[in-house]
Amino acid sequence: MPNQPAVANRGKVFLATKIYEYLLKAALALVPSLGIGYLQIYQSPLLCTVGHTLHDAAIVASLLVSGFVAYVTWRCYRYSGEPFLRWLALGFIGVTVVYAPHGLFTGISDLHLELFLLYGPASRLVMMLLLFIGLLHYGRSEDTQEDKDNPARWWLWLMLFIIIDLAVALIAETGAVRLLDWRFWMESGALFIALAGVVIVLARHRSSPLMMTYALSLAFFAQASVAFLLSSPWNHQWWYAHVIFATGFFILSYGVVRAFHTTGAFSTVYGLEELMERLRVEKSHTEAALRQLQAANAELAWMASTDSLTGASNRRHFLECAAVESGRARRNGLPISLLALDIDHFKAVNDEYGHQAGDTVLKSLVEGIMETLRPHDIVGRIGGEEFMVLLPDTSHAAAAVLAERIRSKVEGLDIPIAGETLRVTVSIGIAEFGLDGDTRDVVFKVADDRLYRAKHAGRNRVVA
Ligand SMILES: Nc1nc2c(ncn2[C@@H]2O[C@H](COP(=O)(O)OP(=O)(O)OP(=O)(O)O)[C@@H](O)[C@H]2O)c(=O)[nH]1
Repeated sequence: MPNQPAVANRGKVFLATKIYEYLLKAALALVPSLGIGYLQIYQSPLLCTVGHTLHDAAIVASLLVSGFVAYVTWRCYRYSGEPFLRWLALGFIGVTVVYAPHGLFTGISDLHLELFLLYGPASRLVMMLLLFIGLLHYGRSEDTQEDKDNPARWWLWLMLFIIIDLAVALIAETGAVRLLDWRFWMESGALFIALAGVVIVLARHRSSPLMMTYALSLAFFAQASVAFLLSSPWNHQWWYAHVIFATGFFILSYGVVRAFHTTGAFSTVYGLEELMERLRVEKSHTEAALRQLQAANAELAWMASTDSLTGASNRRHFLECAAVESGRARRNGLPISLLALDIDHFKAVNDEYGHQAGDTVLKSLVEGIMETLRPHDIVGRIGGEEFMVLLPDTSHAAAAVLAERIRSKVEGLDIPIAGETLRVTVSIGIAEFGLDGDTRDVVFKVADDRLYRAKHAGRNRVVA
């Protein structure tokens, strides 16, 4: 637990650090714009790096990475069935398939510039659209196993991506490319969708770490589109746009890998703050459950050791106590005595007033005995109407005094039965551990024998 002053200080700077955190995130998201602005202002329009091999190598590397990330995302989806991940996987497959010809046509870029260039914005538009649809499906219930196992949907999308490739080729090769500034509109579309995605994430307060990586990558994709729009083929802004897009892709792929290593779903990977809050709630639930369990255990233990009718210890528990207490008394050299106690003519009570009245007598008797005893004395119900009382720290002589007090207390008890007042008496036999025997069984027998002597001597008496 943090100490109080530390918590108070934390409270004071909490707002400031929260604002600082938001500013940091915003600054991080806008870092690419610094480069874009710098290049836009200072780049010479003549400065180009026409590097076919470099471009090919970059495309091959990016296709390998995007293919791998698409596969990991698909595996994640197969595990969790999260619709968001299904669209994300489709987005990654889409960008991989639609972007591939961009690399393929690098060599003929001088002859067919549009054919070479169009695949870039087309692939970004396809990916942005699919990521955006995924965002609209965020938090929806998971797909069924049947849906997850169905390969038809994936093959259909793959065919659609190939058709898009062919359509882009058609647009570039036919006069259609002159009808509309395709590059501009596709790139602007990707830019607009990426920005809309960022706005939705922020507006809906999707602040889990993985959704932050998602929003950050969208911000990078949007800025990559801005850089592409401002660039000319092969100039530095154009190369830099590739770098921004790749960085956005890396950020998003990091989110996918984190999901893969944890819950397999974007919506169930929580931030530290959320986790701590959940932990706190879970902890309080656990503590409450533990308290309930302890109370239930205590009740169970009480029930297992207590006679339910009278509240006296049951036979098993009384025998255990007698063994423990007599052992302790022997070790400490202290006296300990035992009373054997039986209601006189109890059968007649049952016969005359009924079994229920007999039960009332048993309860009243135990209450009366307990009022006479000290807290650490133990009353046990050994049989039907036979009781025993264990008296720690009590010599034979002191036990005789106590037994007499019990006898007279019982004799004076007014027990209300069916509108009448009933009175009963008890006979008591006394024995002391050590003095009358060393083992529990022997001492019990001596007390019992004395009880029967009390019975034979006329009942309602104590035999010591
Ligand atoms: N109401 C009630 N009666 C019980 C219970 N357990 C035992 N009894 C009765 O207790 C009576 C015991 O009678 P006995 O052992 O014959 O002895 P008694 O009538 O008390 O006579 P003495 O012990 O010789 O004075 C029997 O009638 C049992 O049915 C119980 O839980 N409730």
